Amino acid sequence: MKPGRKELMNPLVEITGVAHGGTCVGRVESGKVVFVRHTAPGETVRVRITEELATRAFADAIEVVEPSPHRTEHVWPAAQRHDIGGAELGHLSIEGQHEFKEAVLTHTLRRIGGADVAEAATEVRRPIRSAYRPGEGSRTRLRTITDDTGRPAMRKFHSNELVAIDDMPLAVPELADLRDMMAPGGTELRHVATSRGDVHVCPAGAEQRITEEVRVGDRTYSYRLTTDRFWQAHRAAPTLLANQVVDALGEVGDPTGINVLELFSGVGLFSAPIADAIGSRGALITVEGDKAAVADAKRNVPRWVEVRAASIDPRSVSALVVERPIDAVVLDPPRSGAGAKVCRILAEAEPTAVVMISCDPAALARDIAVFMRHGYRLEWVEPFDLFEHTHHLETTALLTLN
Ligand SMILES: C[S@@+](CC[C@H](N)C(=O)[O-])C[C@H]1O[C@@H](n2cnc3c(N)ncnc32)[C@H](O)[C@@H]1O
Repeated sequence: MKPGRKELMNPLVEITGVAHGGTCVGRVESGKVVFVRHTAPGETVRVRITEELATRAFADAIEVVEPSPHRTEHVWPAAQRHDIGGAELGHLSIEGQHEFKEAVLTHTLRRIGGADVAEAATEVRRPIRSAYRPGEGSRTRLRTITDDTGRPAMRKFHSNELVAIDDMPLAVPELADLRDMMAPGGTELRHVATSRGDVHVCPAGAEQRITEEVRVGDRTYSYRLTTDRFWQAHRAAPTLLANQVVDALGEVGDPTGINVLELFSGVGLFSAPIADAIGSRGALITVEGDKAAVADAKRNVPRWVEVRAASIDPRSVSALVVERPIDAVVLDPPRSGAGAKVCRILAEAEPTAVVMISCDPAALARDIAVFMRHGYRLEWVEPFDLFEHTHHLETTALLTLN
């Protein structure tokens, strides 16, 4: 029997795996691969094809025929209803999201890092760590833009169309209610909730000074910054990641007195506790490209730390590594990663330890591969779920050289 028009336009797809960006993979009857949004591995869904290329197609699930055991009511119904980007996994339980992200990490370490990285990672992979509190959002930073009526709004997926939002369940309770907020149309708003309980909503650029407090080991660190500066957006992230970095340095040996190079250091979240761990007999050079963040970092770290404003690229890193021997490198780059060339230059300087924090598994896999090709051993890879209900994944790793 010939398939009817509905089956052709909206075919049934068995979902067999995960892909990047919160999409899943299946095949349509012709065998063509299709990347499907709003679904999960193991599901059978009817899809609407949104784009068809010669070798692959893209689609949205519009009907769930066989649901995943992880499927649940969407955490942010308005996002599902209006297709607002940023909650791509909100239809899955938190366990289902973790399975999804672990599968993406495994797949990416092999596809991008290659067999050596994948094999090493299989042996030393730690399970995903989460600070999820059921029923409560965790984001302390939001960005909205007001629509023509002056209401805070967000953009539809892959579109400039704005959708006014009343509530944002992914945000911490202090930021979740947006109903009474108004500003002139087209205003970009920053919504910030600090660890001390202060809430700031202000236009981008109208920076307000804030203080964040972070517990690392048995000390509480205070950081001065502004509402526009980069700060880890999950309520638990600053503490989890800063402790992870300091613990990693301690795992390689007594950190007292060592020389550390920290690249992509922001306002100094890791720098202050690293400085404490190595003490003033050690040396810490931090490098960050955002000059305003560097100005804040200078206030957030002890005076003996060398806080530098510079663009991190192969040329600047080549100049840095010849200044003095480096015992350990800490890297927390943006989504694009540190880059193969920068990693090669760092590996050739032969620091004993490399601590990586990465928000993109593909960039992480590529950067790890460079160090491993230079004789580094992967001690562990530990993912953190610091972006619940989205496809984003933070991953940390320690590499050492004997
Ligand atoms: C993921 S953030 C990490 C900041 C800090 N480690 C933290 O956790 O708060 C990455 C930082 O790298 C900086 N950055 C991005 N690309 C850069 C480049 N090419 N050169 C220097 N800094 C850069 C950004 O300004 C940002 O502060």
